[in-house]
Amino acid sequence: MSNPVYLALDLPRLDAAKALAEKVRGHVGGFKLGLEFFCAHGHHGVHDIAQVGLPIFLDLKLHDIPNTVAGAMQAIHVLEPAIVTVHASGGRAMMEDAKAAAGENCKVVAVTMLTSLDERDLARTGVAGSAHDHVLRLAELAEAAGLDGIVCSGHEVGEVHRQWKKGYFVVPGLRPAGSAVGDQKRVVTPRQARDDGASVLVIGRPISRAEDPVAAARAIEATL
Ligand SMILES: O=C(O)c1cc(=O)[nH]c(=O)n1[C@@H]1O[C@H](COP(=O)(O)O)[C@@H](O)[C@H]1O
Repeated sequence: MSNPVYLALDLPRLDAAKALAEKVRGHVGGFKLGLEFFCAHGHHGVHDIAQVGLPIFLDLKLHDIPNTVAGAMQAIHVLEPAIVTVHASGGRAMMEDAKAAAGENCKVVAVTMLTSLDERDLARTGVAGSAHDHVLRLAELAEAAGLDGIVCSGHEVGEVHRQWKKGYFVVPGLRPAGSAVGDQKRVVTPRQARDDGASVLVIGRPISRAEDPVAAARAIEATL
């Protein structure tokens, strides 16, 4: 089985991100490049990390009108990402057009409820009800729109997996036992998420901020 861990390279400097990617490449399955990375380094930075030789997850969390999102999807074909994110709350038409505009081998997954939010935060955005129900509702919408899967926390992935058997599930907000939680609120261990049906485990700071990132990545790999 291939390694399900995608290391989030949320680092401001390209040389530091590339050095880290080279170091840990034997102990992760791919690299996730998000907004911080893409805004700072653009296409050129993505090409640089792709040279390390592992799949690239381009986490752009696109959320706009369908035509604009489709245009953005087309503009990143040349980068050949394995996975791209859009926001499920952008609606069904936006997700359909994103999938239609995606490259052939690119999985498009919808962010449901950010792992940095809890139910109080959700209520403040005007959404009543539980995190669980909100995620399940958005997962249904993403499936109906023809997406490959969703992004959700480890708290919901088990239930979503039961309802969407062939879905592709990306789970961030992962913390090995005893590591700092930081700004995340809905957190589980990598092993728990894997056991509950996660296809991809997104892990950033527990590896990138560790004193010895290779040892941290190996330790996580050993628990899976
Ligand atoms: O789409 C994501 O990857 C994502 C969705 C979400 O709900 N929560 C979340 O933390 N992420 C990303 O996952 C990574 C988590 O990083 P760490 O908290 O450092 O492990 C970051 O790059 C976030 O942008």
